[in-house]
Parts: sequence; structure tokens; C-alpha cells
Amino acid sequence: MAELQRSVHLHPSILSADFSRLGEEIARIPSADAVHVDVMDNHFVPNLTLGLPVVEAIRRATSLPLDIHLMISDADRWAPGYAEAGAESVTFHAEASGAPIRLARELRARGAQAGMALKPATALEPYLDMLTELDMLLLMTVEPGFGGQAFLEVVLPKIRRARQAADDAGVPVAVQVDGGISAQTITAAAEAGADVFVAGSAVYGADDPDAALIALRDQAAAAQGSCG
Ligand SMILES: O=C(CO)[C@H](O)[C@H](O)COP(=O)(O)O
Ligand SMILES: [Co+2]
Repeated sequence: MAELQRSVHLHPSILSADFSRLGEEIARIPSADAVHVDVMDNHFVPNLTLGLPVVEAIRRATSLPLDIHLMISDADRWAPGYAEAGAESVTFHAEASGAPIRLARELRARGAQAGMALKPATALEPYLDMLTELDMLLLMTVEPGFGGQAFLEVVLPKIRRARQAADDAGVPVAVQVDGGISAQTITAAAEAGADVFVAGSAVYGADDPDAALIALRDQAAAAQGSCG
């Protein structure tokens, strides 16, 4: 089957922003396609960030779409609340869900796009037959839990297999990558077939975060165009 028409989306992660003034920090990235919000529970991952009340406050502080990345245990119980809070997409980890198909359907029923994430070492193949249930598949390119880590090139073949499987099946699922995305790594991820890119330190570590995200998005689009 012919490759689906793709576009590039850049989602800055506020994990690398100043949490004491989140509203102002989000106002520095007006060109973002969505704001990536990392929810960590100090159980699924060894770090603690923020939860539903803060996501609700962020929802009020910006008109940008919210891309919620849940790194929490018992996703079946907690994820639907984030859809209710007005997130455009809610991504749960497959490793934290007992019923991923049911959860994806519940997220869609509550008006959010359904995303499912896989840690670097989690196999893709057991989940390929549920791609139609998903709007987005997140392939982690670092171990979840912290920003500023190095991109794991070992995930590149999994990105290629996911893109190939989606294209072969004609499923319009986005393939998101998260972790270590920068000017040094985004071309390889785009060439492998990713189309949604999360970048935390590479955006908020720049003097001009909006210029940085635009440059990253342009770089990914050029890479995608050169291999399409
Ligand atoms: O989910 C995450 C960590 O678990 C973050 O979204 C990710 O690490 C972004 O930060 P950076 O671009 O600095 O790697
Ligand atoms: Co994330």
C-alpha cells in the first residue's frame, strides 16, 4: 500500500521548563503543535512531577493542545480523567495498563485522541493488531522518568517497523518519539518514520525556545521529505 501522507508535529516537553512559572514558559512556545506534559507518579517511574489539578490549570493557561504523557501505574483507573480535563491526546504506557484496547476506546469516547507508549525494551509486535484503536503510538527513545538523557539509537528499528506496519495496514496512527530529541538525533528519527517529536531540553535549553522548536520541526520535515 502507498505510504500515507504525513506531516511533522513538534511537541515541546515542559519537563525542562521552570515549574514555578509554567504559564509564562508555555507562552514562550506559541509555534508548538501541542504542549507535552509528563505526568510521573514516583511508582511507574522513579520521579514525581505533576497530576490532574496542574493539568487542569495548564488547560486554563493556554489554548495550545495538550499532549499528556502518563508515566503512572494503574493507567486504566487514572487516564480517563485527563481526557475529561480537556487534553487533545492522552498517552498511557502499555506496561501500566491491564486492558489497553478498552482504555483506548474509553479515551476516545471521552473526546481525546488515544495514545499508547512503549518503553525502549518493550516489544512492538504484540501490539500491532491494536493500531486501529490508537491515534498515536509513542516509542520511548530514553528510559522514561527524566529529561536530558541521551537518545537510544537501538530504538530506531522499532520506529521503522511501526511505521511500516501502519503504512502496510493503511492505519493513520501517528508515531511519536520522546527522549533525547535534538538537532543531532531528529533526522534519524524522522527518516525511520516518526512524525510527532517531543523535545524538552533541546527546546527549553535554548535562548529562544520558539525558534528552537521551529528549527527542529523544519529539520524533521526535510528528513521526511528526503526519504518519502
Ligand atoms: O517523557 C519524558 C521523560 O520520561 C520527556 O518527555 C522527555 O525526556 C523529554 O525530555 P528531553 O527532550 O530532554 O529528553
Ligand atoms: Co514524555
